[in-house]
Amino acid sequence: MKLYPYALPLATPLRFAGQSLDQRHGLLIKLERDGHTGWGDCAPLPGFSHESLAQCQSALQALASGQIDEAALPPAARFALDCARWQCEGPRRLTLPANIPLLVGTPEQQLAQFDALTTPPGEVKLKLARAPLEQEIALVYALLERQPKLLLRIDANRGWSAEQASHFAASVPPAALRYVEEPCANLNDSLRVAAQHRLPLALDETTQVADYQYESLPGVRALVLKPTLIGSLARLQQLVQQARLDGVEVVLSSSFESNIGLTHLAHLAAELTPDSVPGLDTLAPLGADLLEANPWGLAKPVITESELTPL
Ligand SMILES: O=C(O)CCC(=O)c1ccccc1C(=O)O
Ligand SMILES: [Mg+2]
Repeated sequence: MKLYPYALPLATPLRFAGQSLDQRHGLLIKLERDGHTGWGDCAPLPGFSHESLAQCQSALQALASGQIDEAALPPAARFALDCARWQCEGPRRLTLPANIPLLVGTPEQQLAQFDALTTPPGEVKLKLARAPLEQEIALVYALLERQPKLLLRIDANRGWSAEQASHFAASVPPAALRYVEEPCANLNDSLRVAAQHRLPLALDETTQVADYQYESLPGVRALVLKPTLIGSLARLQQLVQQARLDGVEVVLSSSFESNIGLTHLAHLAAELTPDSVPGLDTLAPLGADLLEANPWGLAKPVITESELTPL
């Protein structure tokens, strides 16, 4: 196993969970087995992942020297290892999923991003609970005015109070909402608001606790799962199956991985959640591709293997 640390510049800093990142750091894992090469992307996301990149690095080194086994790896490292092993099973044809544009920033910026899209999407993801509520409701109406059939995946990242979530739900046309991810800090508030307004709920942060076990909850329409935060692909597959048996959609979602990790996520979505469109619109801010040009056709310089320094 070879490990290659990387740092990718971010054109605009990523702001979330009270952090501001201006570089995306990660580690590529390279495995060679039976004539196949497998790559994995280990990129814990500060503010979301519970582990640091340094912890991932020492755990992967301990694994390589036989001191620990894979079950002891932190999630981002396990995700990378499992993807590299999966790729070593042989090549797979990639079918790119439909793009769900991720709109971020102020309501004004989100509207400008929508207006700049070259192909009008059927569905977009909005990051809300960041600006005054009335402005966010106005954003929803501005988008629907432009495209009356638009479907919205709304992510509040637990930023609303129960009253705010309730007011939002009562103010926007229900038919426009695919789901609202994590409206309130308190899950019970989210569930109550969902029941009161028949608001389709999606869970993301709720699934990110280390010992998360699938639980059937009324009003939950979807689980948004981030493989980088979950780790083991077998565990991911188990969660997908449990949710599906319960009639809950699973939407795989990225965490600003490099093109290598994001490409694995596209393969995983095709394999594990073929009936659902994943949320993978996180590549644009990264300033370069690793190893090869990304399959989404976003033009970036490529950092080749020989330009990376192994540990
Ligand atoms: O899910 C998507 O469509 C894009 C990814 C995304 O929104 C996200 C990316 C990094 C960290 C957190 C989140 C989030 O869903 O809250
Ligand atoms: Mg989310």
